[in-house]
Amino acid sequence: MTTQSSKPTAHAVQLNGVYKRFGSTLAVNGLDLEVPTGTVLALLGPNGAGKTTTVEMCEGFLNADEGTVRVLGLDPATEREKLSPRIGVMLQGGGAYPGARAGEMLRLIAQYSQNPLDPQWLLSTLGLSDAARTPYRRLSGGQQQRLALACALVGRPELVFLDEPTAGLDAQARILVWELIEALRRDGVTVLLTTHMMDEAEYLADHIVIIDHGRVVDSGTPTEITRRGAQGQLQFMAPPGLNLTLLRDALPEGYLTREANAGVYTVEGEITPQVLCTVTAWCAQMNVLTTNLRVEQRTLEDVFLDLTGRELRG
Ligand SMILES: Nc1ncnc2c1ncn2[C@@H]1O[C@H](COP(=O)(O)OP(=O)(O)OP(=O)(O)O)[C@@H](O)[C@H]1O
Repeated sequence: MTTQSSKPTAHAVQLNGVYKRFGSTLAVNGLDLEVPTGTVLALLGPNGAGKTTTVEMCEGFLNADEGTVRVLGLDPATEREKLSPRIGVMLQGGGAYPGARAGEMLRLIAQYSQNPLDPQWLLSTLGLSDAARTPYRRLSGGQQQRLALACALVGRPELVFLDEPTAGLDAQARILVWELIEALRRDGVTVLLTTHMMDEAEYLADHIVIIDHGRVVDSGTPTEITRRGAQGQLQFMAPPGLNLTLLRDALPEGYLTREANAGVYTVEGEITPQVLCTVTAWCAQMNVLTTNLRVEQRTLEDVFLDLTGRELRG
């Protein structure tokens, strides 16, 4: 796949100080967001965090109350006609043609593009060839989801907005969609995706932005986010009741060392090779043989829950 030629901008999407209210609900609260051109950015956040509202302002479906929104250098609120042919939007629910057959629907959308992808190729890539003659409303949920993705891509967009692209898909279809998103990135297409699946964000995204209550609470590459701060835990087993004073003295400041359960010891903090060496040297000094020593890295989900809390959102 190759994309339409266009004036390249460093950031395909740029939001500065954006606010959006719905009555008394402040859905987006002074949001700053940048999606570098040609990268995949995953927008994460609990239910109601403001992800869809943010994406809809970028697509031109909603107008910001305050702040600037620029997409491919254009203002989606006032330049939607120029923007539309250059972006792909994954609509849920079949858009305007729920009675149309899958293949027809895709061909119809392709007609609006100057340089569309081959609809048949796209159907076959997404495993939908057998469903080409099936009316949209009779497709399974997973087929509808894949067709929505095909519709977003058929116009060969420079930038694609994917709202939970693999929600409800089985494992096989999920891999297909992931492969397609990777192919888009290789072709220089910018992708802004929202997802609730941490493994998806970690696997696909160059950058992750975590938002909550309409503002950014963390951002960076998946590795930067999971490595930041107190990042891990080392756990080992040894005879119960060992005196940990010497170990605490040997470790740098800020590490938390304790016997979590009888004979199960933990060291919390950034687990470096030097920390591992300090722990095993202490064991040698104490003349104890540790068993089951393991280093556990914080996952993206751990970080996400630390930042956004564990209580259910409305
Ligand atoms: N049209 C609307 N009218 C009133 N309130 C709205 C409207 N759209 C969104 N909201 C509210 O704005 C807040 C942000 O909603 P939004 O849909 O952007 O969150 P989200 O992060 O996409 O959530 P989810 O993960 O559940 O899809 C929520 O409190 C929501 O109830």
